Amino acid sequence: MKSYKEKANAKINIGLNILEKLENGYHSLDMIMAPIDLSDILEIKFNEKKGNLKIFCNKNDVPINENNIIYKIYNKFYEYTSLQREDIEVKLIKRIPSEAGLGGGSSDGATFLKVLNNYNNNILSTNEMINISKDIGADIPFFIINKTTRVKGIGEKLEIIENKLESDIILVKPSFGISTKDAYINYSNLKNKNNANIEKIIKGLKENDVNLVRDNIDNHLQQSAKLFKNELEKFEKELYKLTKLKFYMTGSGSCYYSFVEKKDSKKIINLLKNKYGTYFISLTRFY
Ligand SMILES: C[C@](O)(CO)[C@H](O)COP(=O)(O)OP(=O)(O)OC[C@H]1O[C@@H](n2ccc(N)nc2=O)[C@H](O)[C@@H]1O
Ligand SMILES: Nc1ncnc2c1ncn2[C@@H]1O[C@H](COP(=O)(O)OP(=O)(O)OP(=O)(O)O)[C@@H](O)[C@H]1O
Repeated sequence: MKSYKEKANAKINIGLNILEKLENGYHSLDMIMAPIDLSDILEIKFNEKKGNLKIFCNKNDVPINENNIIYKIYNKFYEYTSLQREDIEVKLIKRIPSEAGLGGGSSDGATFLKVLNNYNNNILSTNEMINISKDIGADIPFFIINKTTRVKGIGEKLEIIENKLESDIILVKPSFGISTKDAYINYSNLKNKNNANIEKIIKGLKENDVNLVRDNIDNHLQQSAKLFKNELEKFEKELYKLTKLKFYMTGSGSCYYSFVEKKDSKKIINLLKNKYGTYFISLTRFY
């Protein structure tokens, strides 16, 4: 028996432009994604005999059957490699909220794939792992690389970039989630779009210039989510009034983040916890 214990870290999107809707219904993108320290934990046990996958999870709203992204990766790996299916147990300890725009399920899938591949003598190249996983979750390829990256295509074209930003990151997620699918569907109803300036964000990350980053972030999915989630506009205004910081939606939401100077982090966290006690609130940093 061989076992592994791995962190499956989350991500934030720092600027997200949708370029166009493709024939297959997906959308081509230009965005920056960065790994952050908030993580799920995967305990993976290989029982060294042929068999199937068994998932255990600490959260009962996460599927542990073939609908779990980890199970989809398991099936895809053995289908693609034609290897004998192995008896594997995965204990999934969830700490990343779902439908948050933090990539929780995708990160679990990518982390499991890298361990499964490593256990099988790295039978797949990085590109093969990206190609077999991108149709399971568009964010999975990013987590295969798991570095600050400019991401294009539907999420499979990745260019690693330098990130020297030293700020802390504060996350706050309202009690409701947002379906990624709904956010994309509503994009076609978006009339005048505000674009992120991806080049200037890259410059700000490289030079640790947090204001240059802040001034150039925008997110088309945030703009489209606000078309059908009326509470978001009010939430954004409340956050600014309470903290004097601009908060940005990550991915398709519903989680928001802000860059905070280390000396101010605790004060901001306390302000948020006092006002939004039931919300997911976390202090984290780039991973
Ligand atoms: C919003 C982001 O998280 C930004 O990082 C990603 O673009 C979405 O990644 P994800 O949550 O892994 O998305 P998936 O679970 O693969 O796709 C959910 C749904 O989002 C839509 N989708 C996703 C990615 C993409 N480039 N175009 C799309 O239109 C599709 O309707 C898809 O059925
Ligand atoms: N390993 C997993 N962890 C969490 N949710 C999972 C997992 N596998 C499947 N799911 C299902 O997928 C849904 C989406 O999960 P999650 O939002 O974490 O995925 P994601 O697309 O990677 O992240 P996000 O869209 O929030 O950036 C969940 O509501 C849950 O029902």
